[in-house]
Amino acid sequence: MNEEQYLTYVLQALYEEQASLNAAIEGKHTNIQQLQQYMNDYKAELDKFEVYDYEQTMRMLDQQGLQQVLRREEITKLIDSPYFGNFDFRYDGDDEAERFYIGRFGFRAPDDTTLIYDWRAPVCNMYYEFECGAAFYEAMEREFHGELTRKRQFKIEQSKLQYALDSSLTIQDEVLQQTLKAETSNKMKTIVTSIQREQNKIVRNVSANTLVIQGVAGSGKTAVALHRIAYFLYKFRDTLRPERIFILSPNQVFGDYISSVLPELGEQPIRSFTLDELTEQLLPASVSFTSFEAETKYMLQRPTSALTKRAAQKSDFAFLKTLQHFLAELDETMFTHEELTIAGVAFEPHYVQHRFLQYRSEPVETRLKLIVEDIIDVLKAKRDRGNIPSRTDILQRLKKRMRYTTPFSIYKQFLHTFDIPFLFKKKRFENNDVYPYLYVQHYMKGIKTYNMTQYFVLDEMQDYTPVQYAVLSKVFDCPRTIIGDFSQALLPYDTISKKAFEYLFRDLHYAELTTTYRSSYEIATYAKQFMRSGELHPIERHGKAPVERVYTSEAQMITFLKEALHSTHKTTAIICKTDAHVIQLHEALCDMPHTILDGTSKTFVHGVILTTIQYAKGLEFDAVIVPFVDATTYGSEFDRGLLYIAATRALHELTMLVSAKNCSPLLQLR
Ligand SMILES: Nc1ncnc2c1ncn2[C@@H]1O[C@H](COP(=O)(O)OP(=O)(O)OP(=O)(O)O)[C@@H](O)[C@H]1O
Repeated sequence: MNEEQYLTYVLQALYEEQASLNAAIEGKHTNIQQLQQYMNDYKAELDKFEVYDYEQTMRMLDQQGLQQVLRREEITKLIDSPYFGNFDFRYDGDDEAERFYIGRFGFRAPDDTTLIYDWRAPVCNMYYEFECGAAFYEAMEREFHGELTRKRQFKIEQSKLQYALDSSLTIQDEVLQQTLKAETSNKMKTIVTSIQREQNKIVRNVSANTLVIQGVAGSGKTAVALHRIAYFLYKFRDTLRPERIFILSPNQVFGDYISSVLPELGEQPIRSFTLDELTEQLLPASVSFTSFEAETKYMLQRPTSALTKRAAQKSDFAFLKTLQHFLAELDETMFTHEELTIAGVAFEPHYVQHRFLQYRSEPVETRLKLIVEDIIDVLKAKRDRGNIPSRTDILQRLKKRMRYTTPFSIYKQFLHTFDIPFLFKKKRFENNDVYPYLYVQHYMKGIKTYNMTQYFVLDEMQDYTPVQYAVLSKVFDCPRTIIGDFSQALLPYDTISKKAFEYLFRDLHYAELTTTYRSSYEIATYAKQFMRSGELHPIERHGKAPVERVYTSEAQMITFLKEALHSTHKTTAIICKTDAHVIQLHEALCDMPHTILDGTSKTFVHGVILTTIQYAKGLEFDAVIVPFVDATTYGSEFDRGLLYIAATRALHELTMLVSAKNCSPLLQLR
């Protein structure tokens, strides 16, 4: 069968499957309606067991119907584009190669032959992993070796074969180039057709309990993390539930932007949460806190403020270690050296302290309860001592011997000892105190844990501190994927580092992605100058060179800005550093349609978008304009990182509006 014939054959089978699903769904619908009618008609005659029975049947039919509706959606998508590649693999010992077609979902003919393999199937790993030649795959805990004799890529749209390309190399070039050339859409797209080898390794790595992916801007970290979820949902479909996956993402717009990838891959959407939403669940209801988002915004605009200095102190790796050391020492000195006499029995200070240390793996409050039980056992053994006091009484007596009885008092003392200011007014924490406090709370009382969560994903890892990770590691004690880029730090101080990660997660796997796919070669090469460290390899997709337009007055900058806005792209973002600049430009552009993207935005829209770096993070735009590039706005090494974030949001065009008089030291003007 040639390719055209095979396509016709597969499409025919798909249409038949669609028709049979239509009939089955219709049948279920009629059944449910009939049952409902029957129950209404005979309401008075049915006893409660019969009603229960009918309701159960209806629920079951409904469930089955839903599965069939979901499958029909997949089949409809397959009819549009059944597969995107195939490969011939000759098993060792066989004379002839077998052909495997690979698509977004698997599909079997009624006679059970597999017409399309799901991209996540073990055999399909070879499509992403190997060039023509010796190859193997693993399935059912065995390795199958042989030779990959041919690899072919297809573009099929609206059931029509657009092209077929044989590739002896990796899944590179043509298909990838075509994908990357496209304009942005308001939702992130899947990359199944062109996942690259180094990305595929990460998607399919199931051995890592905690996987940290450090990847340069545009290297596909977010896409890879989402495809990894889809892979896990496929591989562990009997045990892993989508509603038990927790994604921590920087903001709601980003959550909206990535929300369609999993449904496109046939999986249920997974809601993502922001740190502020999570924090609300972790802190006691009696206290409030400044949001992470608001505090980040404040510090970005005032990098030398007292608040930033306080936050910087607590974001240091050394701060976490000092706090841990403080708590470890507290374990040794928690009780005063006074004897405790209960019901006439004297308990030496050493006895209580010793027990306290023995139960070290538990929070203090649990340890106290265990000591109370020990004391009761001792008292019971001495039967002649009369009545034994209640547990509450003994607990109170124990607490009187303690130096600290609340996490708050410990945290306050800790900061005081190390001469770190603590601002806690009207029961409100500054955000930089929240996670150190929660760490102490965990020591003292324990912390809410998400036991039901089976999988944890965190994006923009570089924006979180070691203390935050120390708490998160306790809250989400399950496999984790943590992704980010140390060069894209938003906060004006050091946060997490590879060293700190290794200290925090002992079972850590660390992967790096250094090829950037988003931006054209010219933009990526230009943006590299703002990278703080490490390698960046642009993909060979050529486009317009970035433009630096030098202005001598703000009025001229606005004129240049308006000129740059006359492009025909779907999305153009004006990315500022501060809110004040956004407001200024919003007024200046009152005669031009544009949308402000900020903390209140819920969705990602097309057109001209006016925003700050804080909210542009993680997103991408066809064209990007960075205004106010002057020494005041972009003067420090941290600002270099901000320019890197801003510049790497661009796919096809980048314009920097650069001050001539107050020249930023971060630019080498040409
Ligand atoms: N293998 C690939 N095939 C096609 N497109 C890809 C591939 N890998 C990445 N991309 C595209 O590159 C762009 C960047 O991907 P993504 O947003 O996941 O990168 P990122 O590393 O999370 O970026 P950043 O850190 O800058 O936010 C997206 O448009 C994505 O679709």
